[in-house]
Amino acid sequence: MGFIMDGLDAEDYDRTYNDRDLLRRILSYFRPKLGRMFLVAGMIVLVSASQAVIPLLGSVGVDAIADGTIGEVGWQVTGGILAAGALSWVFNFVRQLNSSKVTGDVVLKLREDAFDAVLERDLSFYDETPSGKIVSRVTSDTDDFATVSTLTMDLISQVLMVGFVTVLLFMRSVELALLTLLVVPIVVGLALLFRRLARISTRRAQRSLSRVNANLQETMGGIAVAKNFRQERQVYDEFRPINRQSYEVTLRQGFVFSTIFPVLFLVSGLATVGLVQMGGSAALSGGLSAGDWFLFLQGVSLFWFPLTSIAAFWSQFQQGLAASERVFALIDAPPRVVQTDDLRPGRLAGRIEFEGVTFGYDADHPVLRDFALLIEAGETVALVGHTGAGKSTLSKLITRFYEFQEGRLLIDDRDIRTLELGGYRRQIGAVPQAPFLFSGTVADNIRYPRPDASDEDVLTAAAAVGGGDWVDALPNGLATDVGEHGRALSMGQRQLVALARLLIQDPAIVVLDEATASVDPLTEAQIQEGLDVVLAGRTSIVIAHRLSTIEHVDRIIVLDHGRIVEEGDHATLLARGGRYCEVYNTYFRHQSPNYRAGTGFVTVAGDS
Ligand SMILES: Nc1ncnc2c1ncn2[C@@H]1O[C@H](COP(=O)(O)OP(=O)(O)OP(=O)(O)O)[C@@H](O)[C@H]1O
Repeated sequence: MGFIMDGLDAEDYDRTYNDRDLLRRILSYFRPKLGRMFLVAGMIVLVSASQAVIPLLGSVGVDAIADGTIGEVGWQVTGGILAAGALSWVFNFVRQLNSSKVTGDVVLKLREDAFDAVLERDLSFYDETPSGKIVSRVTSDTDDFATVSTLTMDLISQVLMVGFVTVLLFMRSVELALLTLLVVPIVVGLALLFRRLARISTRRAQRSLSRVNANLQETMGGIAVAKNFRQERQVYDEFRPINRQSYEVTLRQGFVFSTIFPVLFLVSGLATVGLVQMGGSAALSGGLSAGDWFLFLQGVSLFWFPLTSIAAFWSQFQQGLAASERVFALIDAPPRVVQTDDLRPGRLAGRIEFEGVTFGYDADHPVLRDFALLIEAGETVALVGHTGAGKSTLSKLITRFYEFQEGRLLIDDRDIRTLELGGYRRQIGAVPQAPFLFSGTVADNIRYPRPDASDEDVLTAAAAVGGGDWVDALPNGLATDVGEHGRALSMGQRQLVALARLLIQDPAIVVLDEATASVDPLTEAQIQEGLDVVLAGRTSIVIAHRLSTIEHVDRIIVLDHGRIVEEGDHATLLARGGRYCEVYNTYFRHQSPNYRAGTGFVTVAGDS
């Protein structure tokens, strides 16, 4: 049992809505479709009425046979049944056509809303939620939501059908009709009992499916690494229990669902036996005509089917409700990054000041404690330190991807929390270690931050980076297709594209995580030249991995466990022989042309 339910807990942002709120929310999606829904409702009435006419005409026929007048009314009865059947088919066709359109439109809107909400989420959301689980909510859960709408239409149709048949039954025999209605509370009671069970099992099935999706997504993302280390078997072994769990949980759900119909049919079957017995006796004793008896038998079977499906409907309805609950929870997930005001940032000068900032990805484990740092406008600062020191964390706070718990972060002396985020972020040029390129051409990628940039602007930006020679080396110049994630370009070329992209963006602040992958000396020189152009006149925070960068920046900040342990320029720090020297020996010294392996650590200047 433990294994079966492992990992099926709610996400942090999941919440339980009460049925009324949930229904109100769902209905808000249907409201714009009111016109079409009225048409569907009209068709449902006509379908139900035309279907109810058939047994009625049948009973007239049976009575006519009994009293010998069938020769006169036979063809009318037959024609009437035929016409009712044909009309019912036509009405049903129009109904299905329109209800599919309503459902399709509602799912389209819901999926758009869910995707929009996903795009709005803070970066912390993506750290905490595997992307496969998000995909699952946007795709399969919105599909399940569609079942609510289909079932709602079915429910209306079934209720009407029951209404018509009940009226017919009462018209023929009040006693028998009342007897039939007696079973209703039993069927409804059973349905309510199943309701809870169905919702729980459905929620689990949906969560297990999203675990499968998450696992697949992660595997596909890291397939190159897995293959490189020949870990296919391990990947498969990890997938198996998750897939197995989904199988078990879905099986249970199927079991719950498959129990309800047999139980309901048993109850209705027993009730029918009782009614047949009583009605039969009444017909034999002459209290009921043969036609009434026929109508009654037809009516009872017509009556039970909708009633049992209405009862079962509730459990199926839960499936849709659980799905919509998951989608709405995704849409309603509260943002972590909260702005207190909406001030237009204007063109930033780029002064950045951390004032007693405390931040932890998880508030109980701070990465930065009472952190203070001032970066002047136009200054180029290199962050260095061992892995996990907090370099990327600082840049994530500047880009406002994460909310810090205490202190203030001032941009041009204004609290970052008061700035309008869109306008602010547009002035931040963030370059990750492995620049991400979207499918399309090199030019498309350079133009990405400003789609209206002219071809000339793109060309100028590309030419400004590293003299532009790298563009000539591409098979189709700027029109070269970069492939998925830029795989058709070398790492160095991707970095050059990212730099040209920055020029088009023209940010006031650049946050650059330098690539660790080494590139050939020519590309290295082009990147260096490109950096000089791109960083000129902007405030730049570089998570430095290249010797040439640390040698040229205005200030180096050495971080250790989220604290600044040393700062200054390269030569001064090297001469001091402190923590910087240690970091330098570990990460940078081997890049020096004067470096000879096995020469020991430098503790004084003069190595570079
Ligand atoms: N998304 C995250 N969720 C939880 N903890 C994180 C997250 N990102 C980083 N951390 C933790 O925060 C601390 C600082 O990480 P950070 O990425 O800032 O270090 P770094 O100096 O940039 O390291 P590196 O040079 O390896 O990139 C580390 O202990 C790390 O485990």
